[in-house]
Amino acid sequence: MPEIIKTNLTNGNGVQKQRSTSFNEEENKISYESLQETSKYLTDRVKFTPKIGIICGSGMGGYWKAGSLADALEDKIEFPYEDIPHFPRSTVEGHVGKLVFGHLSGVPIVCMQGRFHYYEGYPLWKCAMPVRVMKLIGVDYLIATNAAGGLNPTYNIGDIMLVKDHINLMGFAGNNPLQGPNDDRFGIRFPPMNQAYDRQLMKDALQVAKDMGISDIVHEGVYTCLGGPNFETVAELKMLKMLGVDAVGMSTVHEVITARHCQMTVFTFSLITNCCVTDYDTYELPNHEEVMDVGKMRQGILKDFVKTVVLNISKKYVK
Ligand SMILES: O=P(O)(O)O[C@H]1O[C@H](CO)[C@@H](O)[C@H]1O
Ligand code: HPA
Repeated sequence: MPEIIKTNLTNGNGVQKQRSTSFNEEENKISYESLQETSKYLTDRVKFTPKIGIICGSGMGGYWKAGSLADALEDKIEFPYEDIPHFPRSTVEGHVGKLVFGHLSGVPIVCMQGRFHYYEGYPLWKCAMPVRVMKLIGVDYLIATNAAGGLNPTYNIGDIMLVKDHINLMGFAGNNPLQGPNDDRFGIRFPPMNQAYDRQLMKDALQVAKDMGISDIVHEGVYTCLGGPNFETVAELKMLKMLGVDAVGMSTVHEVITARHCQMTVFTFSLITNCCVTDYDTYELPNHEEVMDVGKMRQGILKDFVKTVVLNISKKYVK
């Protein structure tokens, strides 16, 4: 039996939260059957089947407030993560910690208000396990959003970067959500990743941006995920720039790998919440408050953008 320890965590505001973790997380890996229990708990309580799942990035999960995406959700059914069997807990400020089912412009969706990050102490497979739960519920299309630092010098704070590819740096170091025995019921042992981000959904989203008159703030770029929780050094950022990274964050890549493993179609975008500092004479310090403020500032545009992308997926692709 793995030894269980109690850990004190802070949510970024100095508020202490307690969570149990296991020393041997691999042994503790959640089985297909356990995830079926999780999905059954949810489907027993929700009378519609969402085909589209959304993961809200930092500061973007404030969608429950007036004028927000969650505000636009109808027939909402909310599940705090602590009530869902086998689900991890959110510990980061700006990540509410609820799974919300509802209709967006009449389209049934499920939305994660709060995701799990490696730096919270969860292994990558656990950070990404809600994606598998979504799959078991019936979700075929994943819209993963995140807050990220802009490395591309043409990006401004508040811009949107459609993710066309990623560099799995944590994977380079041997850390991957698919590590361990492969369960073929989810997907194959060696999934390809060269079509990770659906080209057609990206083209459609560019058209949505054009129709909304926001093409000037929308880009296509390459995202990378670092382990965090510290922001990057100048030397690290210079290296990432040389590698061809346009935006850097601490999430999403493991979710996308897990989603592609189980044949979900993926659309991802980053909200550029800060411009990465790549010289030693700039004294601005990146911080999580700014990240959340920009999320809030862009809430209205993101709501309209996501609503239209969802409607488009539903009309054009969902069977
Ligand atoms: O990727 P999301 O969850 O949007 O959050 C981003 O913002 C936080 C840093 O401010 C980090 O967690 C980073 O990954
Ligand atoms: N670096 C890493 N993660 C982030 C950043 C950043 O600059 N901004 C938001 N999330």
